[in-house]
Amino acid sequence: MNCSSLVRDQSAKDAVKITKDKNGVDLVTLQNPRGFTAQVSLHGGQVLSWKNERGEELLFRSSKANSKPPAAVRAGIPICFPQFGNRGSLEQHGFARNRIWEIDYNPPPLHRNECDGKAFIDLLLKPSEEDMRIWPHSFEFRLRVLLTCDGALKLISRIRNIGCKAFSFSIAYHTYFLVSDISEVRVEGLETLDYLDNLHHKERFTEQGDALTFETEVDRVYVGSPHMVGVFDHEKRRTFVIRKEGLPDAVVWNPWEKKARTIQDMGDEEYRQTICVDGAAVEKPIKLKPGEEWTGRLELSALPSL
Ligand SMILES: O=P(O)(O)OC[C@H]1O[C@@H](O)[C@H](O)[C@@H](O)[C@@H]1O
Repeated sequence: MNCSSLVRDQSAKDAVKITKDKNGVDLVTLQNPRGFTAQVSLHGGQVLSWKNERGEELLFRSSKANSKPPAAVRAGIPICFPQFGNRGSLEQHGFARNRIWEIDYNPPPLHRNECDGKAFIDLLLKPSEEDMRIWPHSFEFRLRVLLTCDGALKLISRIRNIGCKAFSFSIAYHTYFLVSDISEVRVEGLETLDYLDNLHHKERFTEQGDALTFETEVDRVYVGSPHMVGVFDHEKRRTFVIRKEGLPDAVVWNPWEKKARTIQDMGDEEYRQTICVDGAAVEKPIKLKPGEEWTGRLELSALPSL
């Protein structure tokens, strides 16, 4: 199969279906031969859903999520780009999650064979004139979303500087995992690392002790984190494995009770059902000279745990 384009044979049509959501925005449904599915909206280039072969949802969606553009949807995997949080002059988490992306029917080939079946879609974001006024940099952001044969969800981002001056950006895959109850969750792989605490003026601390567990609001950027991080959900007996490349940091966020009440598009108790663990590049923004391209990969698997 030719990886560089969306092949329109019958099996590819079964693996990739494009419909419209209630706001008239294209919604892409991917399905692998084992029955795993993923839904990707062109609004934000955002993965909204990822289900296993039993049809169980693996990503959180707020019951109050507002899917009307341009608001970002509180669900799945919004992409924070070119800014993370309020670390810059742009709107919170940058504009990419608020824009309508397009389907890229003829992307340049990826260096590695990154098809692994036919359940994938290539999206593209280019800055509008309005974007250029607030962030004057010419770029192409290509995103491949792929469901592997064994049901892992891969997001491969390629960001190219097509302008004539260098620019820097931050990026985070703001992944809302669906969990049984936050008090049952443990995150492993970040022990002993330094983190920047957004709740303490981004001050630097060092993680002590064992795996992370949760009993209050957490909003941290773990710097220089390993390629693999695990999110263990004891009650569901499920482990999410996050593998990342080109994304040195890991953001961990849960608003907890008090903050959740101030978030309009989140139910008061819904903080219990989610934990955000993002593969990210935040502490040291990525610099691209004219003509340069950056690639970042995130792979999520959901495994049964003992
Ligand atoms: O409500 P938003 O804009 O989607 O952001 C949610 C949270 O995203 C996290 O990644 C940030 O660290 C938090 O500070 C922020 O509150």
